[in-house]
Amino acid sequence: MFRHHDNSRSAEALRLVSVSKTYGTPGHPESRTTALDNVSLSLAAGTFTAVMGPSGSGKSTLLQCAAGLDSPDNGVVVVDGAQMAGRTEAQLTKFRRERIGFIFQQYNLLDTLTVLQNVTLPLRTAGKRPRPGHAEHILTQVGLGNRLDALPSQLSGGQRQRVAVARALVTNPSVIFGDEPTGALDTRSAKNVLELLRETVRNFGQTVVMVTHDPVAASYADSVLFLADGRLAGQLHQPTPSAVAERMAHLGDASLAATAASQDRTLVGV
Ligand SMILES: Nc1ncnc2c1ncn2[C@@H]1O[C@H](COP(=O)(O)OP(=O)(O)OP(=O)(O)O)[C@@H](O)[C@H]1O
Repeated sequence: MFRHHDNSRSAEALRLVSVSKTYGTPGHPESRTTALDNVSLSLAAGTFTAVMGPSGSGKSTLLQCAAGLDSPDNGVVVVDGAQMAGRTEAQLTKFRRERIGFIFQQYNLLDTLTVLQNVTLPLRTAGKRPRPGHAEHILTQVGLGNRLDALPSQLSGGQRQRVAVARALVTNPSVIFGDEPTGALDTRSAKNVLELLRETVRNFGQTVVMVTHDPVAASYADSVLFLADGRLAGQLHQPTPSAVAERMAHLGDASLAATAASQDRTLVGV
């Protein structure tokens, strides 16, 4: 099993209430960019959500704020029932280590560590002793049980990303965030990693939130959230690649976005 079902878990994995984030240099109003504008959403535990939108629409900022890597100017972020705000940097780090998993486009594995050492690293940095056989078991589940002692440089891109998925799973996090996790992979490896992510959600109740530019990748999710100009601009349930591509093509249509956003406020119930 990838993880044990944990009855202490909240039924809601992630909640954002009126989250806004503006970048800019103080005293230079012309430099202000509103990256997130009053975004509210609620994601149930055990769901797979894709986040899409044009370049600069706020996808990475949304992920960073939701994962506690950046703090919003306004609004509230709640992960697995716990608020991010009001924590010291040390408390936030501990919170991220214990509750949040990350998968990046460029894998972010340590080249000098073996596959197994990379996967147990988050436990070691948290000062925890890996449960005997646990990381090996997860690596077997992601299809790498026979590559435990390999170095990342000896693996394909798809295999490296599966190591990164195993590393994200090893702490049994409340939410795994992926920033373009299949962006650097060929079609076949991408399919493999996306199927793996979907399996962790379907079979083991993991919650996954993934930013992607690819409608095919997004179609593996249970639903897609669309962002435009820092605002939620729609949601698509049980997405197909063509339906996602169609919505993306019309994201610039302000009236459609406004209609979709008002529908979504009802859909997500916040
Ligand atoms: N650290 C920063 N300083 C200043 N502006 C920023 C910073 N980070 C993001 N922005 C701006 O905020 C807006 C949203 O950026 P963000 O990276 O969240 O978008 P994105 O949808 O992830 O884009 P992409 O698809 O190109 O990665 C953009 O206009 C961007 O230029």
